[in-house]
Amino acid sequence: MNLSKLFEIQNGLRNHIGYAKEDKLEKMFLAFIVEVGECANEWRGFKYWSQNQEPKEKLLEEYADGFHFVIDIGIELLEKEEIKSLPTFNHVYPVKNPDIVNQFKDVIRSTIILEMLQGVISYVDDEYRLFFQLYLGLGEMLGFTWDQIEQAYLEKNKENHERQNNGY
Ligand SMILES: O=c1ccn([C@H]2C[C@H](O)[C@@H](COP(=O)(O)OP(=O)(O)OP(=O)(O)O)O2)c(=O)[nH]1
Repeated sequence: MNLSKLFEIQNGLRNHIGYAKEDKLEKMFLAFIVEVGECANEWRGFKYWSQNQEPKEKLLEEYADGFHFVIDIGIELLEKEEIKSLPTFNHVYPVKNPDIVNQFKDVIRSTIILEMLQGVISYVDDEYRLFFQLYLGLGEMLGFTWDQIEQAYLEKNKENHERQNNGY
């Protein structure tokens, strides 16, 4: 599946949720950072105080939650004309640090930079692309293949639609 298809699927969920107030993007950035924290918590590899640093079974699901917001932030930025186009496979590839601890922090740093710069400089396409690529890189570093990520994303997307139908 290509990225355009994923953006299309996410747009379906976006319409289903249907939240359009002005504070949406600022809430979405926080929601994404929370998901990154949940993902790190499932990974456990930074818990130097614990004997158990093995990832827990919900790691991929948490990663997929974050991936929803990565895509959704792109759609939002496009609608607000903060970016000119969404990334495609032609110019997106995973960007990785040597270690996972710093990858998590780079993802968070790039989120904060993206939020700070949107609305201030004309277009944030480069910043959004790097943010996207760092998140893809994180997925690879956590040991997931693109197929696994896509599958987990689609499963959670379906559950998110069901939650909306059930008045979550
Ligand atoms: O505008 C939005 C809002 C939410 N989501 C998705 C992302 C994620 O897959 C889910 C929200 O995360 P989660 O399932 O962790 O929600 P929660 O309400 O924090 O769940 P829980 O109470 O189970 O922790 O909804 C979007 O894609 N776009």
